[in-house]
Amino acid sequence: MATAVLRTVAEVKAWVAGLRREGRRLALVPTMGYLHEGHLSLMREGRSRADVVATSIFVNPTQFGPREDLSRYPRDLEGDVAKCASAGVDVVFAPEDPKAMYPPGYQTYVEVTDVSQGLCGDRRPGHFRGVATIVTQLLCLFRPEVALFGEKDYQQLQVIKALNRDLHLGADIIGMPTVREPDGLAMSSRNAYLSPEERKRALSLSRGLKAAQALLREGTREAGVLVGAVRRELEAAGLREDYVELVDAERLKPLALVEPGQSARLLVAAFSGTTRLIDNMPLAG
Ligand SMILES: Nc1ncnc2c1ncn2[C@@H]1O[C@H](COP(=O)(O)OP(=O)(O)OP(=O)(O)O)[C@@H](O)[C@H]1O
Ligand SMILES: CC(C)(CO)[C@@H](O)C(=O)[O-]
Ligand code: BAL
Repeated sequence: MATAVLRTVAEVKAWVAGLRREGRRLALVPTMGYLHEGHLSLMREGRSRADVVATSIFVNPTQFGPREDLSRYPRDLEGDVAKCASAGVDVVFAPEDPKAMYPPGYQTYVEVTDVSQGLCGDRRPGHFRGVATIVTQLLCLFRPEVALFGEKDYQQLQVIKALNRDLHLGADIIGMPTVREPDGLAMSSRNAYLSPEERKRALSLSRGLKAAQALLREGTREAGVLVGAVRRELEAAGLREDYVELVDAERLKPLALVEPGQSARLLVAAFSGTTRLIDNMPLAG
C-alpha cells in the first residue's frame, strides 16, 4: 500500500477521524526527517504494535536556540517518504509550513519541570519547552495508542514520558534502543555535518561510554572514575566536552556512585568540529 502524505492539520484531523470510526490502533513516530535506520527501527516496532503507523516529519522551530542549526538542518522529504514506505508507514504528516503548527495567535507552550533540567536542558535553554510543546500537539492531534522515541535522545524520552503521564494523554510511550553504525557511532541526522576526520574523532563518544561500562563490570562504581573514562577518550580525540554526567536512569539526578541494583545512565554531549553530538549508555549496578 502506498504511503499517503498529509500536509495540513485539517487533513490529519480527517484521517484520524476515519481511523477512530474503524476502531484501528495507531502508532505514531515523531521525527525531524532526514531519516536513517534509527528512525526506521521505531517505525518497524510501531508496525508490530498497532494496526496503522503514522510518522511526522517536522523541523520544529521552537526547539532550536537562536544560534543553532534550524536553517541548515538537513532535509529530504522525497527520500524520507520512500524510506517510510519501505518501513511500512501508512501516513506521513509533513506540515507544509511551520505556521501549520504555530499559526498566527498561537500562544500555548508546555513546560516539563524536573527532568528538563540539567544535561541538554541547561546547555540548550528552551529546547525541551519546544520539544514538549510540539510533542503534546502531535499526541493531541493523532491520539495514538502507542508513540515511539529513541533512547539516543534519552533526556527527551524522559520529558515525553512525563508530559504524557501528567497531561493524561494516554499513549503508551515506548523507548527504543540506540541504533549504531557498525563502528559504534550512534546514528543521527546531524552526522551528515561531519567531515571524514570529524566522524572518526566522533567515535570517542561511544568508545568512552563502553570503557565506562567495562569499568563498572570490573567493580568500579565511583561517578568520578566512570565519567573520567569518557573524558579521557574525548580529550584523546580532541573533542570539546559539553557535558559528561552520571545520573539515575529515571529522574536524571546526578549520582556520586552506582549502587548495587541501581539503574544509572551515563550521558555525554561533545563537539566534533562545530557539530554537537550526544550519546548515552545504561550502567546497571
Ligand atoms: N540512532 C538512533 N537510534 C534509535 N532512535 C533514534 C536514533 N536517532 C534518533 N532516534 C530517534 O528518532 C526520533 C526522531 O529523532 P530526530 O529526527 O531528531 O533524529 P536524530 O537523528 O536524533 O536527529 P539529530 O541529529 O537532529 O539529533 C527521536 O525519537 C530520536 O530519539
Ligand atoms: C521528538 C521530536 C520529533 C520533536 O520535534 C524531535 O525532538 C526529535 O526528532 O527527536
Ligand atoms: N534529536 C533531538 C532533536 C534536536 O536535537 O533538536
